[in-house]
Amino acid sequence: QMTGDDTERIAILDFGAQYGKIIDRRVREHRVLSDMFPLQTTADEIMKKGNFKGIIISGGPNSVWKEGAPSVDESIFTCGLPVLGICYGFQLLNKHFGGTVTRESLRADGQSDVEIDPSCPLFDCLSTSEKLLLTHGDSVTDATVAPEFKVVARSTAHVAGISNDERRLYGVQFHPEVDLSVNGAKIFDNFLYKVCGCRGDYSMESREEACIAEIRSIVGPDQKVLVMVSGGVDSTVCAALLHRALGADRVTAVHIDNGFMRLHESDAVVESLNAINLKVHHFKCAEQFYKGKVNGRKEAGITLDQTTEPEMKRQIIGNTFIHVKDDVMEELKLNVEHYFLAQGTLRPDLIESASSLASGHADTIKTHHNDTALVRELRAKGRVVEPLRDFHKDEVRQLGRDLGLPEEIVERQPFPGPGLAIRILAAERPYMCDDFASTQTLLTHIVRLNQQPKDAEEEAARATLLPLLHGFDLATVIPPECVLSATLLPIKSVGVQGDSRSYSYVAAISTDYSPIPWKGLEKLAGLIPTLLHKINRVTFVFGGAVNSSISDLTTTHLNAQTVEKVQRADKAATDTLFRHHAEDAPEERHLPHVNIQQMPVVMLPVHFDRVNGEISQKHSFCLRPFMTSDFMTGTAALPGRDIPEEMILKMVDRIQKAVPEGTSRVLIDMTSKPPGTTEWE
Ligand SMILES: Nc1ncnc2c1ncn2[C@@H]1O[C@H](COP(=O)(O)OP(=O)(O)OP(=O)(O)O)[C@@H](O)[C@H]1O
Ligand SMILES: O=c1[nH]c(=O)c2[nH+]cn([C@@H]3O[C@H](COP(=O)(O)O)[C@@H](O)[C@H]3O)c2[nH]1
Ligand SMILES: NC(=O)CC[C@H](N)C(=O)O
Ligand SMILES: [Mg+2]
Repeated sequence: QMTGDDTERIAILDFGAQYGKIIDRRVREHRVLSDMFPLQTTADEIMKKGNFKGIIISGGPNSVWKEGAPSVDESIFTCGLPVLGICYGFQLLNKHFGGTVTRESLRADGQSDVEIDPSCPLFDCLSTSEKLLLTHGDSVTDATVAPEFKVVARSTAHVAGISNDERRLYGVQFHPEVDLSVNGAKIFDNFLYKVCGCRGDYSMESREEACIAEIRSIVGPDQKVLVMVSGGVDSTVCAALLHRALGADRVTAVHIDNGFMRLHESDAVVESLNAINLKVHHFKCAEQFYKGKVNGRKEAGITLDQTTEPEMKRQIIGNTFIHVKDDVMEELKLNVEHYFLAQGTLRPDLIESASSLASGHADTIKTHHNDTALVRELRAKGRVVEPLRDFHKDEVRQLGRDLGLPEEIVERQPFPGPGLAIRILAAERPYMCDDFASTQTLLTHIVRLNQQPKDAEEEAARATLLPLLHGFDLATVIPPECVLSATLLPIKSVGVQGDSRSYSYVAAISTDYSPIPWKGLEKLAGLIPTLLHKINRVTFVFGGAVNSSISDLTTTHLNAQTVEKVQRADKAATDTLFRHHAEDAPEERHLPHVNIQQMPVVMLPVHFDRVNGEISQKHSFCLRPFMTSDFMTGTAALPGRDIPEEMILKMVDRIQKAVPEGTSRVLIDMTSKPPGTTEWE
């Protein structure tokens, strides 16, 4: 990478952001080369390595006000190069120049309207209000901006941008690098060309050629690869690249049915890959996965079908993949010495798993099955080939098209390696901390803000909440006739907030009112996690108001019975999305596809509407129609706007029919990423 030539470059100081590698991608897309450096690198060290024109400081999971929080070397701010601090980087800049950063009662996670000052060179050609992504719990306010800095952007409650034009120092609280920041690319363009004075002399080499060259350089002429294929885009593109680089004779492809695939999925996958001349060996290993264990932890004796903890599930599944791979090699009589393991690992997999390949300081959001301890061991031995590890999903699809793969494979929706295992929330006991009751009470007050207060308690709650809403009136989006109920569910789901993992309560809103006020619910889904920091996901429950609270759960484990149940629900909903459902009329099948990038169907151990004393036995299912381009950020698809409401209602009905014996209610997830993630675990 470091060539010492005079190609202009941007240095990125990596503080462990989820989006650090997206910053690097955006800079390259603007024809400027970028290099990532560890956070404490000095200006001298950077400048010795090439013709650097500017420095970008990334976000990160830490808080600058905490003792021992990571910081930059002072020289970064005094060396004369322009600096753009993003999120944590902005907070560092503000603190360094004498401002302060504090934890405020309002956090922000999601796309927001940010008021900006277009006279700032960073914001040239933008409007005075832009939709940008915020995700932070620590904030700067007017009173805490560093002297000598001007406020150039504001979100509802906080300062969102500061500048010192003379020193060419800029800080933004939002993330211009992600898709949910609508004109974010323009901000990079301004920083690179208007602030740093770049010329744009870098051009992206053909990524296909680079991948092929890399594969050939790792896999010597007398060596071969075993490639793991799931039927998804990434592994199919990976296998196609390997064929091109090494020839079919040196590539053995294996598909593993881990017991958590969709209904009949594995057979369909193998058939479709054989149809494009990718010969695949098919292994059925469900039992081995159900009984898999995690190595080297205190819970070492616990099998997958006994665990309820998402990270444990992920570790066990990932490690079992590697054990199964060893068995497969024995069975196929492949000599381990001559074989490399190839996987379709992408950037987000490594970022979310906090792999050192992606960043040195990121928080583990979720360990992807292809980046567990055993995989890391193999990588350290140099035995793994992952040509797509610097790609995002949209880039893989493009490469797949360049390689001539059929559109139905290139456009296939992703399905996670651990599959339905992370869509069944296993449970033994309800999750109810000391804050459960108070969170439930506040939640109810929030969803009732469109009503007149009924008593002194509601009056008092309103008085505390209203100032935090900065003039927003819920009654403008939810009519006062519509009375909402809100139930705090005693379960946890994984989220990503301020670059950290969260694992918190889920809120469930319901009503007897019709029509369902979707836009208002979307607003509430954005609002609730900013006020109630222990809630990272907001859902709506179909079927009328939920009137009693949920204090116990349906005991649930990963096994053939639960998998079979979620398979039926998943098929009912997915077939409806793709208009393949047996009940769909022929004319409906020709309607255009709905633009949804993924729709997990999640099984919850929650049984609503029980009569007194009845034991909890049923499950509920949550639809998660999701819109994104690179899966690092995204939004929930809103019925009536992004997906036809009647299609969703059909899914609800069909799930109830597909699992008649065990469905309590069907829900829809209204949470964006952040604060939620696409999958629940
Ligand atoms: N059932 C499986 N059998 C064999 N390999 C698998 C299986 N599931 C996942 N893998 C391996 O793990 C990698 C990562 O999985 P991931 O789901 O991210 O990618 P994918 O399945 O290829 O594409 P997509 O994201 O579109 O589903 C795959 O590329 C593949 O190498
Ligand atoms: O191969 C995978 N192995 C995994 O362990 C895994 N976990 C999540 N995903 C998929 O990654 C994308 C982003 O997911 P999240 O928003 O839930 O983090 C979504 O497309 C998820 O389905 C996985 N894929
Ligand atoms: N994304 C970030 O950089 C977040 C910074 C800090 N952890 C916060 O929550 O404010
Ligand atoms: Mg997959």
